Amino acid sequence: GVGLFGSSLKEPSCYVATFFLKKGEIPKWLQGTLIRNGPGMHKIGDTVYNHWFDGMALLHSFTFKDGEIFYRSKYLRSDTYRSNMEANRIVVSEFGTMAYPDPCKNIFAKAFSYLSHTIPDFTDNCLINIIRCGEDLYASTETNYIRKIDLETLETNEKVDYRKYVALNLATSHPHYDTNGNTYNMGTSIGDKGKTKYQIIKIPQSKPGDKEHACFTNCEVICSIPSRSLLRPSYFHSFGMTENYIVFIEQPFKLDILKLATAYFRGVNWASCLGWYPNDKTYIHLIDRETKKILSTKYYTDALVVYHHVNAYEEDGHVIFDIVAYNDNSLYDMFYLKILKLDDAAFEKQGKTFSSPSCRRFVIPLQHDKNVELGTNIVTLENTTASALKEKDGYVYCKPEILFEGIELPRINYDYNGKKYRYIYASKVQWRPVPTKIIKCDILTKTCYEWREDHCWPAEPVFVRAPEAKEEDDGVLLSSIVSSDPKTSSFLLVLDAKTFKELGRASVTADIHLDLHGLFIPEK
Ligand SMILES: CC1=C(/C=C/C(C)=C/C=C/C(C)=C/C=O)C(C)(C)CCC1
Ligand SMILES: [Fe+2]
Repeated sequence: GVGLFGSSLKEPSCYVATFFLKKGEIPKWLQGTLIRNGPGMHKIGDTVYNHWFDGMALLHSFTFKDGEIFYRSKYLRSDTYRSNMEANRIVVSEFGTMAYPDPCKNIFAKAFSYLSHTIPDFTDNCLINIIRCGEDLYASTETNYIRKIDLETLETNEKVDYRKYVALNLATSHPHYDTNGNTYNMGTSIGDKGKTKYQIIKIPQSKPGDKEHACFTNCEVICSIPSRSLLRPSYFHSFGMTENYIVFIEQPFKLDILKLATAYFRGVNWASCLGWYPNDKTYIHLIDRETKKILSTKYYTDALVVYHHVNAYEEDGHVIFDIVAYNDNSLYDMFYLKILKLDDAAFEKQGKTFSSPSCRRFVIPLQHDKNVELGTNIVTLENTTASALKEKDGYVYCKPEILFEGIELPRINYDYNGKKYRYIYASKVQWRPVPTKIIKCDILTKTCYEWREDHCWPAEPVFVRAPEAKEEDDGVLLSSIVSSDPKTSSFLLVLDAKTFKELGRASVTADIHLDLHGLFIPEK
């Protein structure tokens, strides 16, 4: 079975299947492919990864064609995957597992292999998401590597190293897209010319006839934000983008570069290089996309940890952004396999508490009267309890409005990205990392629709707009559902995004793994 921990097949084969059981009606207009990514193999030979984010990337796709659905899955043939398979054990370090090459024969070889790891070369096991650059698709993680993939066959193509084109050692798996086909991403450049900075890049859409990788050679840094600290840049997993601004949250969850450089010989994993500083502030940076400058007002909030931005937009002189945030950094600890494997009783007993996510709205006033008294709330928007208190020396203390509790893996109708919007689609989580429900949250009425079924673990729901959509929620929501009951098979669920009623489902004979993120690519 694949399920949560993945299979331990030595050389898994490409799995192609048509669905064997269809129920209900899958709309005829739904033509295209939902392609998703996530960790699918946590054991290689006799070696086992420690953390769920370490698993070998397993791509899978659901193709909708004239009422038929085809399923396909294939491990990403990364360099990491190939090396591991050849050695029949884990030989490349991942987020939560440090791997050591063959025991060194002599002291010189040992010193040499240690040195070569001083500046770590990270993994190309791109397990987090699928990103689109023009017509091309890439599997992505958070290192400097992405891997081009083939939408139809799920085959793995060339490896792209961001460092060849721009100064970036890490980059997010959650880029943004504009309506002209450009892709925007953000990453961290470590110690380049003695400075550590966050960089926002624009990857222009490749044009027909362009040379290979033209979009990367034409890639441009649109803004560079100096890190507050040379050796401790903040960690971040995504960012927000409105029509005129980029929203970047510099949180007190930081990557320690010295720890990173020495992790290998200290025998600790990359994850242990992330530090949480609960007494520090969280800085909110707004970058003007036109002038490429950071706004000079020092917006900040209390210490928090955010992975996923939901959406951001402008309204009446304010930037509004919604994020899924935590009160501490415990989330990544929750995904150690030894924690995931605990049953409910054991989980409760193990003593460690995990912070639960909440969807928080921040409202940032772009301008305010210089004469306003210190301590005044300068948010002038109605219908929000989010506030922004003016303080001395150009500081503004922002307090969020809690929109919804216990949601993660948020998605929206992406046509509304950067615009005023109303609906969030997400997974509902309750003190265990495995989601049990899909939820639609209405920001306007503060009400929610939920879908759940016994023994069902739903993946991140993906919204697909209907062809003649008039309203934001005119479309369907797709989610692959992993069954935790061995007697029933996994299936793809199609919900009407407006009513949250089930339109149809299609069971697959293959084991489906619980994944992370994906994209719907409409048929051309
Ligand atoms: C390998 C590696 C990293 C990998 C991070 C990963 C794989 C994060 C996954 C996060 C997910 C899946 C979050 C979901 O909300 C770091 C720490 C960036 C830097 C050091 C090398
Ligand atoms: Fe993510």
